[in-house]
Amino acid sequence: MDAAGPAAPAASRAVVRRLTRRTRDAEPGGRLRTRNAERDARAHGMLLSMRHAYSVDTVRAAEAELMAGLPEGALMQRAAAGLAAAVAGLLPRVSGARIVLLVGSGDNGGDALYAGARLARRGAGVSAVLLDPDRAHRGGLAALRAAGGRVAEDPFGVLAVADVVLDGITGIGGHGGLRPDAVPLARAARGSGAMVVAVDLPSGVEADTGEVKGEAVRADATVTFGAYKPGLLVDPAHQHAGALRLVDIGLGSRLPSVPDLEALQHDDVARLLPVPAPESDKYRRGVVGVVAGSARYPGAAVLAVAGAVHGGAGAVRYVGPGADAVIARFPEALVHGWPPSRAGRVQAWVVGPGLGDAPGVAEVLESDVPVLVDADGLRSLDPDAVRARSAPTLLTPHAGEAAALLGVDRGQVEAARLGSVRSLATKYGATVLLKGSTTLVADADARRPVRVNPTGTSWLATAGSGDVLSGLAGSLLAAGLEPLDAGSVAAYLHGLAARLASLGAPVSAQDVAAAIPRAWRDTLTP
Ligand SMILES: NC(=O)C1=CN([C@@H]2O[C@H](COP(=O)(O)OP(=O)(O)OC[C@H]3O[C@@H](n4cnc5c(N)ncnc54)[C@H](O)[C@@H]3O)[C@@H](O)[C@H]2O)[C@@H](O)CC1
Ligand SMILES: [K+]
Repeated sequence: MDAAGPAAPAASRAVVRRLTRRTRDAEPGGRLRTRNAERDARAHGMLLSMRHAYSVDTVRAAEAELMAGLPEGALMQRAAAGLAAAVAGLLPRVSGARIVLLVGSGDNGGDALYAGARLARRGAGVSAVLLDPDRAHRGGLAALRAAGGRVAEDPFGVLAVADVVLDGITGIGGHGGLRPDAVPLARAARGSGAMVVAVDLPSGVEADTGEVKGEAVRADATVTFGAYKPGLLVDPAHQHAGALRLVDIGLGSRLPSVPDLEALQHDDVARLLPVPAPESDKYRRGVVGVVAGSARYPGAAVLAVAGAVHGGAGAVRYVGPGADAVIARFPEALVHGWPPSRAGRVQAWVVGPGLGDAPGVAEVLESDVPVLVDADGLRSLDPDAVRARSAPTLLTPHAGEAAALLGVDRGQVEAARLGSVRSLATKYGATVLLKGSTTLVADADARRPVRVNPTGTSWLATAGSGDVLSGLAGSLLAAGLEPLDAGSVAAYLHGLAARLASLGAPVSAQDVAAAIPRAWRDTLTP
């Protein structure tokens, strides 16, 4: 269960909108930008390209290297200064604001204390709740006291009237969910109407994996230091983080060029989109073959073809029992009789949506072009058959299908999405796109960073949207994108299309397919 309880109160939501506006670039969920916002972002020098996340070990190693050349405590001061500035930016006035610090026994609590001291010097009333008074950061506590802050004698009393709560219980050193003494404090913070700002990470989440192994703070915003940690971008921990802001503490040059996790942004996607050259014809742009649909699920054929038609390939071939329905809706599709091998040349196959028990997977896997396997095609998929292929394979399971392929419960996949997608990619020697609230794409080569998609929307949880995604990703494969790019660009466009089509209201899979060109255009608009 979450310590967080219900959604943020309205007053707090309003303040968080302020942070979100300022940090739109830093917010994985915030990619739906107006052109003005984008211009503003550029004018302010914000990065619009790839967002990287690094594991705790990597961050600690970079910090150690950097710290070796700096006076003691310098990094913590940078972190605290950035944190205090972010909090000040959220408040209408710092002077007179009531700020409560939840302080654990490590340096995360130290960050909170030094930031609290900075805010106290600007006139805020700052109270520290010490979870372990004997182990609270000494220098931070002294700084807070010197600045006029105090240790709270009545923690629940100060929490009840707080404007902002800084969660400094644990950061990258925390494991295993909140300890029992922290749980009532986290609940009181959440229930108080105060805005909860997590220091580095929401306490209780696993920084490296995004797992939440017990209770965890549910923050309205997280101010993280030096680099994103994977857990901030991957569910379920991502859901606890709120709006994200990254504070630069000078780690950049010490971090390796290859991160553990990365999120494509507009500019990255724009660079990867297969825009035709003047000499392109439909064959050079790529032909995608779709083997989908059955007497029971004819709609899946139409939706997969819809995704493919809008996905940038030069032509779409359809093989299966849904030919009449496909042609009625998409006269531009080329329909063929069984088997797929007699359909004519394609540059990539999509197999599986709505296929039921019909054949098709084995035939398509024998081809020498990239193959995307989705939905029914994933049932009992043989790892050896996939591993033996001469061309790449992209698997696109949702959590239930991934669980069946891994032989575990669906809940286990949802709780450990990052580990699950990596395991599947290793097991099949294939690229795997794990659908869900934060879609992940893991390359067959485990050394490459996993990609997390920043454009999802809960409105995408609608029947048939996965069929559209598979057609779209297949089309990008046919156009020549490698599977990691095809999967992550497809997920990006698909999520953006859903947002553009939805604008906060329900959306059908057909609406999503129809909005793909708008998402494409939005991505390419400078
Ligand atoms: N290392 C550095 O150079 C920097 C570290 N910074 C801060 O330092 C943090 C890391 O500090 P630490 O390594 O001291 O670790 P943390 O402060 O994250 O947590 C470790 C402490 O929490 C306790 N703990 C572990 N799991 C717990 C749980 N589930 N519930 C309650 N307590 C738990 C441990 O016993 C330990 O005392 C970062 O997240 C960041 O906030 C920043 O100041 C920037 C510079
Ligand atoms: K924290």
